[in-house]
Amino acid sequence: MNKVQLKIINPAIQDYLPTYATTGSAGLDLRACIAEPITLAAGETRLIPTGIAIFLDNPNLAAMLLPRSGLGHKHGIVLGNLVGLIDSDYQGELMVSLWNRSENEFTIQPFERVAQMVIVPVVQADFELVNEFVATERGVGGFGSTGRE
Ligand SMILES: O=c1ccn([C@H]2C[C@H](O)[C@@H](COP(=O)(O)OP(=O)(O)OP(=O)(O)O)O2)c(=O)[nH]1
Repeated sequence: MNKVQLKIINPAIQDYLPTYATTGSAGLDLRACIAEPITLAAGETRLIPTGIAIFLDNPNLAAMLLPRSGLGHKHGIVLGNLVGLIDSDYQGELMVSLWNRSENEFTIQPFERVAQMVIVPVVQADFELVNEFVATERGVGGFGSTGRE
């Protein structure tokens, strides 16, 4: 288990700190730390505070904010940035960009679970500038170049 520091930014979130729901959970649900319901009009995007901050403190880790399947599939509530990427040196409040891509308004209730966060390993590459790459079987072929089968 990796240790990750968690800080409460808004005391209102005290009783709703993120935890893994099951031993096999990949993500932790993040909740809207809001005092009043927020209604997202069709097509609207709003930045929603979570009331917490994390400090990964390790360049080989990052956190990704992803939509929750239920909200996305049933209600069209996904993320305005599609995926939120949290840097290992970021110490500010985790913010969720919520996008209502549906044609109906949707109301977010205080402390509703609005997104999930996955901690992922990261490799920081040491880029070496070259003129030519060593040849490979694929070469520059992409975007279906190997056929459908
Ligand atoms: O959904 C998100 C995405 C980002 N962040 C925070 C953590 C991240 O480390 C920081 C910067 O994010 P990013 O690098 O994606 O933003 P940027 O638009 O490139 O701005 P910056 O110049 O601050 O890097 O904002 C969030 O709280 N939620």
